[in-house]
Amino acid sequence: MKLPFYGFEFGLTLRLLSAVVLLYICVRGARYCLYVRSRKRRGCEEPPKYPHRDPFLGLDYWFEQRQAAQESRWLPTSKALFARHGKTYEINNLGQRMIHTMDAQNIQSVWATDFKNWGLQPLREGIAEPFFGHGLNTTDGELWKHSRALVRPTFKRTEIANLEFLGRHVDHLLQQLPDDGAMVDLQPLFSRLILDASTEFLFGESMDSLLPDSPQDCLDFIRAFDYCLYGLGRRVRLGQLRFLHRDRKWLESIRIVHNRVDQYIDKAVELAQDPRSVEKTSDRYVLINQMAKQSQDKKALRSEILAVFMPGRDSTGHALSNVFHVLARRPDIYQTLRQEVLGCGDAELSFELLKSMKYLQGILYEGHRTLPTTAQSYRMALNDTQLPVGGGKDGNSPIYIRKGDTVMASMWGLHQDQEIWGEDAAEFRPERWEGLKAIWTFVPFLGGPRTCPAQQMVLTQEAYVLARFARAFERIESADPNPWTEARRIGFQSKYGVKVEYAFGSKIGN
Ligand code: HEM
Repeated sequence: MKLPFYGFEFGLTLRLLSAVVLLYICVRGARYCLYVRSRKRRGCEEPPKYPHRDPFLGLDYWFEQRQAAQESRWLPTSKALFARHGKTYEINNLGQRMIHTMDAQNIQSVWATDFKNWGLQPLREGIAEPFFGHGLNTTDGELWKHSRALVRPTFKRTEIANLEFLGRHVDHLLQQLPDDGAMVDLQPLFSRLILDASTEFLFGESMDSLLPDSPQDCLDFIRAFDYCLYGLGRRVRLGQLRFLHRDRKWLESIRIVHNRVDQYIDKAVELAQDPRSVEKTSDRYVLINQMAKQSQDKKALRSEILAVFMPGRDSTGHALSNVFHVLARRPDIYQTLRQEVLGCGDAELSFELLKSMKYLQGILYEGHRTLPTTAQSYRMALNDTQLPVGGGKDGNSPIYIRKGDTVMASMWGLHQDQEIWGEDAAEFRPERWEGLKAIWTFVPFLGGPRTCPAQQMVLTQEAYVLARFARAFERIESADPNPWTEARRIGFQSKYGVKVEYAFGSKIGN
């Protein structure tokens, strides 16, 4: 005889549920009307929309992207989507509006002219917090300004020009190569090179992972760090669904990395508290020591240092690997590079000399343009605002943006745009850079106030390594039939490594 009771409860639940659904529809409806009114008032038009099969969460798009990434075809898929829907189009990203754009005007607007209306904190803090905490790459506004001011002096011209320390690590790399020119994979070696150089640059102490007796805890650290990045990549892709990411190994890897970094921080704080430290640290700028002078909050220091170490550890190594992947398959380009470098005799490879090597610089730019380490970036609107173009039938009208909408800027799309780069946009052609100035059409480091602070350092280090190789090797040839295929972590690198054979010209040169 309890049925009526159950019946009463069921009826009430049903009515409550209907009320909630009705309220939801009303709120959505009112929001939409407001959106249309504001859009018209601003003279904005709608961008083309991705034709979702799932109109509520856009899960169809999400699964297609996941599959493309798993099958190493995320980059061509992204290019094909722009070709189909236009340079700017809208998707439903798990219930939220997201605009994809490869249009230089829109990218410049979000990253520079309309900078104050866009941020990354709401996008990153939940995803990256367990690893980074609150630092340079997870905050906006005043917190970000403070962090940026802390790292700025690290990338001063005088620091960048100091290539002597990089030279030592390149020596270590060259010593790892078999004397008979037998096949070797350069990709992990470049990764270690940059790890060794960046740990010296940031912590004042290199991990020396390229030395034969590199300690085991250093290798554990590299493995753990790489797993942290892998986990971060998964969380980025999961977006709102990141609560599904439950991985003990990831948490353990974070612990290993934090422990190691904390050891450097402890030393730096001790040094900062030592009144004689000025003499000890004056010979060169070490980021962690400088930061410890300004703050001794160890958790905050860890966040800041990881924010610089993460891109510092990985991206330049990827960029070098990508360029060498091409050079090993293009003897014509390698020989022209070698002529330019050998043409400078055995002069010291200084910042100025490297900058003056125009063909070499063209190779670096083509590397960043055609084989991206960073292909795209995201921002969320912090206020209602607009994008300058992409709306309406002809794509020339502005697009109205509501607070909370997200933009994905595709630097890869922009760098492959035939309207900008010509019909041979996909080709690796260093000569195209002769006399070319590409402002906001070539943005591997993006631009505006949050542009990559390490841009000059990256290009200088890459140039130095290229010149050292050109001096040392008469030829470098691919020992791998695979074309460049993307392997995606936070950035992109070659899935099959960079396996080469080579012939020493002379092993000397600096
Ligand atoms: C191939 C090498 C690199 C590329 C292509 C690259 C690219 C970028 C890009 C596109 C951004 C802007 C991201 C955004 O606005 O969403 C950025 C930011 C940043 N990069 Fe790099 N980067 C590279 C290497 C490095 C290195 C070696 C370091 C440090 C040693 C570094 C440190 C940073 C930092 C700290 C930021 C955040 C700046 C801020 O939010 O104010 N990057 N990088």
